[in-house]
Amino acid sequence: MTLTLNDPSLLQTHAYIDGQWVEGTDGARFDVLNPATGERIAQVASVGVAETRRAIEAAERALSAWQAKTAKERSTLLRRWHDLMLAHQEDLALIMTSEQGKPLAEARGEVAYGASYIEWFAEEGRRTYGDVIPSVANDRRLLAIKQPVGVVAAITPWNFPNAMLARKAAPALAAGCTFVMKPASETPLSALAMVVLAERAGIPPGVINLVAGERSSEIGGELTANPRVRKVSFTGSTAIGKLLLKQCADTVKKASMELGGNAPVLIFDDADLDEAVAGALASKYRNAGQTCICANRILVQSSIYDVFVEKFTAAVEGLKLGNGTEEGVTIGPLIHAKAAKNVHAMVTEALEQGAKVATGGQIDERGECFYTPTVLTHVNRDMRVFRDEIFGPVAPIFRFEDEADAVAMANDTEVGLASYLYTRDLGRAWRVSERLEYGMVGVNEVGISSEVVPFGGIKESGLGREGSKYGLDDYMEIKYICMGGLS
Ligand SMILES: NC(=O)C1=CN([C@@H]2O[C@H](COP(=O)(O)OP(=O)(O)OC[C@H]3O[C@@H](n4cnc5c(N)ncnc54)[C@H](OP(=O)(O)O)[C@@H]3O)[C@@H](O)[C@H]2O)C=CC1
Ligand SMILES: O=C(O)CCCC(=O)O
Repeated sequence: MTLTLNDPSLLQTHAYIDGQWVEGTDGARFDVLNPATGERIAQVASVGVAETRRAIEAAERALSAWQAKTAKERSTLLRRWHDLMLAHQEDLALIMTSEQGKPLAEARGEVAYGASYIEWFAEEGRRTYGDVIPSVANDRRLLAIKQPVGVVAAITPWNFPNAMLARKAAPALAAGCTFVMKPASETPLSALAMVVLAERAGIPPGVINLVAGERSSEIGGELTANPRVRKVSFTGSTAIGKLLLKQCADTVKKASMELGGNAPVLIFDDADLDEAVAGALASKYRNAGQTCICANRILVQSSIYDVFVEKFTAAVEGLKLGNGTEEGVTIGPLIHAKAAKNVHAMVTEALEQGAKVATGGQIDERGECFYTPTVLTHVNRDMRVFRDEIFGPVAPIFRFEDEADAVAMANDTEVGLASYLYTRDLGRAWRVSERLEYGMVGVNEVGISSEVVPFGGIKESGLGREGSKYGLDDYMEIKYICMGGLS
């Protein structure tokens, strides 16, 4: 199957090293499949350790010239990249839906969202101020300046193939770092199209490099072991994040880790119920539930439990499952058949332990990657649907009695990325927000992400923040300069 794009040159399938589009040394390629149809969309060059090393070396060579540019010069190039992404939004969205599955409207939204990080950091990169520190002696002046960390390696997942890359590449480049990226092998085409546009924007050879390949542990091994790389930024599963952190320890690299979540949505009996239903629905089923900040556990106060379940189930039954390119589809396939099987195994296990299906609960007749939007009741804290990240369109709805019970249930997990609560009581909104052990809290709102806010988690959800004024610091070192002999 070929994609019909307005600009066919966006469908790139080579690796990008030192400004050149190249094959892997052994000529190997891997298939990129459309999860909605099972069709092959493209075959992409599969690289290994040797190409990864070349990409790192190219990034190191490009570093001094990139750092020597003024922040304004880097900003101008990033802005051009941003403008090109928006100019090609439709093509980028179609590429994304074809390889990832999300509905076209969501894919368009993600392209705009990704581009917003590039625009934001083009601006923030011009404001990397240091400090003049009040001195301890009259013959000295004390300064703190910020400098780029150096070569950055990024490993990104398939659930947001554009935005996860944009929010690592943009701060890195704005700070004056050079960049080697490894996209997920399910969704390399979105990343490759972004690199085509970066090249067109005039980002110099070596500043951005892309290595894709199924031998991710080999590529990741080189990215984490090579001493030229000074920082690794990863978004993906907690298990791989922990592995990469261990690998980074040998060369003491800086690391940003955006790992799994287990987001609770707390719905109190004073909440606006319709708002809460709409919010929980949007949060849970966006991207077919494959979002690290997706509602994973819906916790509802006992007195409104039954009415909430009834309204929520009716809303879920109104979702339209199908190929993301079809008009009116609101929920697409999961990334691959294995993901659908994993989700079904979690549901089956819960049913065996006493859960009940209010709607859904099966692999859909449309194909092996489609899972019917599901609601589970009679669930409890011992089930995997409480403990683990579901990463699929399954909403388990738990009961709680009072505020203390709700907070204890919400915090009963080793991860802490996003959390949400619905209440009209202002005192409760503050109390609960402050007690939730999470990096992000949405109060009466689930659309919490944007380029202007610090995105990130605590506990085993990771390290560092992406976006906002804080996001740039993760790509910079602070250097202290003591100027003496001034008397
Ligand atoms: N925080 C988040 O946003 C995400 C969370 N997840 C969670 O993880 C679960 C599994 O998803 P999965 O795709 O397997 O996530 P992974 O963590 O395995 O994949 C994320 C990225 O890491 C790469 N990778 C995998 N293994 C290694 C390695 N040993 N060294 C270096 N890079 C590696 C992958 O490459 P390749 O694709 O080539 O293997 C991909 O680019 C999901 O069900 C979900 O719970 C998944 C994705 C995103
Ligand atoms: O799943 C993720 O890792 C990112 C969530 C998308 C967002 O809201 O930024």
